[in-house]
Amino acid sequence: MLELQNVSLNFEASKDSFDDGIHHVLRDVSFKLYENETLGIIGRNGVGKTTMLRIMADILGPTSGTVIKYPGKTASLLTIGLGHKPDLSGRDNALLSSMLQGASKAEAQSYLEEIKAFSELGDSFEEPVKTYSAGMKSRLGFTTALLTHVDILLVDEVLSVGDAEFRAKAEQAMRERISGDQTVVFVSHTDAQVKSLCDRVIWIDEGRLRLEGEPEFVLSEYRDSLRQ
Ligand SMILES: Nc1ncnc2c1ncn2[C@@H]1O[C@H](COP(=O)(O)OP(=O)(O)OP(=O)(O)O)[C@@H](O)[C@H]1O
Repeated sequence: MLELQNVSLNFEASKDSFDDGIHHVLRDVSFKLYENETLGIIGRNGVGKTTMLRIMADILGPTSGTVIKYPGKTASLLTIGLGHKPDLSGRDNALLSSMLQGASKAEAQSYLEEIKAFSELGDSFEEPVKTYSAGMKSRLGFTTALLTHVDILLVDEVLSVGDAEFRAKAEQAMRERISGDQTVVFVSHTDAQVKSLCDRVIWIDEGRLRLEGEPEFVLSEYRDSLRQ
């Protein structure tokens, strides 16, 4: 469905830091994402996992290498509060996000009542997002992405936020999507989630793909490396 071929990504940094002011975040990363699978991405803080999701979602372009997405396939990054317009209401933000994820206006409108109900935002759904708490923003962002149909759902640590009750409901909804025919890429630091949700895992280490394979195996190699 999606393929990264020799993808590298650099950020500019201050002159006296990193490699003469160039921060090499991803280095020559190649892998394929297959239809219907749930691919986990693991690795230490700051190694480039979110950056990889942003490349897959077309938010960032690689410095070199190629991203191949099958024609007509949509990908959406499910993260916290990304791209909300603060002056617009929750309803209008949900409409806009759904359309940005590829829904037609009529389709997006048909999702709104379900988004309002699932997010449990009540009357606040009609209020500007700038008045929302962090948890309310995350409910709106999660629900909109979850209930809008996309071919590839890119999930960034989203299950670890929100209050306990909403988290349980979000995790259950994610499980239902994953066990259906949804293709998912999932970044997580929680081994239990990776083991129970993912079909395959890649381990990113200092911007490189260190290991790829069956979740138990990749996780145990990763944990061993952290103990050394
Ligand atoms: N817009 C940016 N400009 C400059 N540097 C950035 C930018 N975005 C990310 N980085 C840097 O790229 C590196 C990788 O960041 P990224 O968010 O992909 O890491 P991560 O593996 O997702 O980390 P975590 O597990 O902590 O979420 C970090 O060192 C970060 O500081």
